[in-house]
Amino acid sequence: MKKEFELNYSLSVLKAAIEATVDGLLVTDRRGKVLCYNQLYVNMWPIPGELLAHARHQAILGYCAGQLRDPEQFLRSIEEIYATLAPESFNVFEFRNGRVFERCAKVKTLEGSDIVLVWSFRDITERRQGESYKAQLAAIVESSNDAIIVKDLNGIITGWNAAAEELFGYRSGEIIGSSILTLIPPDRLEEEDRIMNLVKSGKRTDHFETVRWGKGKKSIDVSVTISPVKDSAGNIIGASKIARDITQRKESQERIEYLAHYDLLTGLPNRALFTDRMRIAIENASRYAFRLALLFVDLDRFKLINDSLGHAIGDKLLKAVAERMQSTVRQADTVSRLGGDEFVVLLGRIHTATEAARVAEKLIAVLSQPYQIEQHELLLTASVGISIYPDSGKDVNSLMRNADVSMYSAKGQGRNRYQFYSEDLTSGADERLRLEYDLRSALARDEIFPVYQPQLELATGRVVGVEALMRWKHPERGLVSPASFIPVAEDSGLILSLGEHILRESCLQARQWHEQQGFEGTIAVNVSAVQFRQNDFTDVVLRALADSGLSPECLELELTESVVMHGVESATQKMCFLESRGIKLAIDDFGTGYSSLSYLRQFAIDRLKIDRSFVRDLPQDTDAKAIIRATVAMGRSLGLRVMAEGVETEGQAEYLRSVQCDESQGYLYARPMRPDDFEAWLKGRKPDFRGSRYQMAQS
Ligand SMILES: Nc1nc2c(ncn2[C@@H]2O[C@@H]3COP(=O)(O)O[C@H]4[C@@H](O)[C@H](n5cnc6c(=O)[nH]c(N)nc65)O[C@@H]4COP(=O)(O)O[C@H]3[C@H]2O)c(=O)[nH]1
Repeated sequence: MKKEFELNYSLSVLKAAIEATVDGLLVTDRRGKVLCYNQLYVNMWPIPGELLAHARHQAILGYCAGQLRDPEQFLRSIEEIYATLAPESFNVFEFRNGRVFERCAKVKTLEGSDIVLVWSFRDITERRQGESYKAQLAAIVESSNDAIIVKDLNGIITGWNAAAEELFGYRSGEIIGSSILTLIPPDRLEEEDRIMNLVKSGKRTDHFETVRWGKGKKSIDVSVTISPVKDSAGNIIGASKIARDITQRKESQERIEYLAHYDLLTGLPNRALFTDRMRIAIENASRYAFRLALLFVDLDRFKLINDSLGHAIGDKLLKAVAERMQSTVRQADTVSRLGGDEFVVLLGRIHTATEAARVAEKLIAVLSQPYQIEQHELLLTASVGISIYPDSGKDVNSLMRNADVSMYSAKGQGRNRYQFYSEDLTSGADERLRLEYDLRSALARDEIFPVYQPQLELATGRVVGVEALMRWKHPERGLVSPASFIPVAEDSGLILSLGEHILRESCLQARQWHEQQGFEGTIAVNVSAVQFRQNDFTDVVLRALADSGLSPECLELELTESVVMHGVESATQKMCFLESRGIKLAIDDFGTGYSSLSYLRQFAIDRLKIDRSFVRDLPQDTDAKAIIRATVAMGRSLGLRVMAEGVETEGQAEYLRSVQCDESQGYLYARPMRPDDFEAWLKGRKPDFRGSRYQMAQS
């Protein structure tokens, strides 16, 4: 009885154990008789009760195979097991509905020699899916263009894809197991800590840009996203980093930044950056109550060099100027090139205006030292306008404007000097702007025309020529003096069209006088430096001659000494060319410019015009007399004709005759006249005019 009880007890334990396993279990004998099974096995397939009642494995198998993708293979494998009774065998099969079972068959020998087959079935659908997902994921990670790095919470690298190898230069075998610090430059450690704290709290970062070290500590600009890595229980066990190389983008970004803020030629801050710095400097100066100085520096006659020697030389000269300026001021001061030959300097923290004056003097001195550019030794001067914060302006615009106005005033006073801003200058500048504005339309409105002043031979009174002088008849201001509008026209470039207009008009007029009035003299036309240095200047002259039909010998171009002296090679070429065409050249305002006289021998000059400032003081002033005597003597020995300008009195004419000056021009004979008046003057003139003064219509 006790034995029976023990047996029943053991069977119950066994049954409980079979029911408690996670697999579906079926036990058969070697011929397929079902010995036992658990409920899980029944549920897994699921097997109807009537089939189980047959108690034969073969009957059940047919039903089961019908649910599978490959029933044949299933049945074959089972048959083989019954045939071979292999101690252990595995198989995996797939249901038509996508589920996957793993099957294990074990052949067990019972006490005695009887054997049983234990079939266990496990649903591995989820595990399979997980495995395939992982495999896909691994393939994606591996083929990603972005570097993907995985690290654990101690900062040890545990994952490293092909793109990471490419970007950082480490093979995965050499870097996995190393600390992430290998990749982080010391100045980025704090950033890394801050970000890792975020990630540890479960947050994913947005893209951030940073620098990492590649192999050999090569800096790489990267954009990074960091996400926490969690285990299946949701605990954070590390972090994954996706890094993208942005070196190229950074470089182009930096280049764009540079271009937006720096002058490409000189490397100096450009207007935008300078204005920014100035704004900040003004804020500081207003907070801490100190002064600033803004120096507007313009290179005198730089354009002349640029046009005559070419832009390549001009560029080198500007670079040299930039270097000199930068090395003259303190590091904290800002030098900027606004464009062309205009520079500005911001002096931060000055106490008195004298400090700014001292810097201006230094700059002027430094810039006027000779420059050796290739084979050329070049000379430049600079004009500097100074505005002081807060005295001459409280904001960027007014300080800039006022320094600019002051610079123009310095230029007007003879260049190579500095000028502080004062309010009078602004009204002058406003006036200048208005003048320029009106001048732009003056030509189209026919307000610009030449007037003519005769030139006479002193000994005989013969009219040898006539000088064309530009006039502007302004609708409101009346007749505007060329002295006030020619500098404006030169600065704005308008002189080119105005000058050409006067040249053409004068040539046409002279031709007409030759034909209709029997006038045989030359027509003298003033040429501004800006006109003369134009590459096509000689073409303009030849065109005017060709269009008017005037013979070249009848045209005289009046150039000032400075035009000739600054002209260097191209001026010589132009002058020789003009001379070769028979055109005459005169030096205007002689005696007021350069003291070097050697150029007189060098250039093809026909006439010297003694400036009227010397004539004015005749016949009393002994210095003026000495200069005129010397000029006449020099002209004679060089074979040049000498003409005195601004002769107003008979006494002056008398003296000039006594020193054998060749020709003269001035109010004594006639003021500049409109063509009709000049014609009347010519007709009405007495053959011997000496001692008489002709009353002519004023221009
Ligand atoms: N006090 C006094 N002055 C006399 C006398 N005789 C002539 N003048 C003035 O002296 C100036 C002589 O011209 P400039 O030295 O070439 O000096 C000229 C010349 O440099 C420039 N200019 C005039 N016309 C032109 C032009 O068509 N083109 C260019 N580029 N410059 C011109 O403007 C300057 C001034 O011209 P204007 O006002 O016409 O002044 C003229 C003339 O009117 C006199 O007896 N007494």
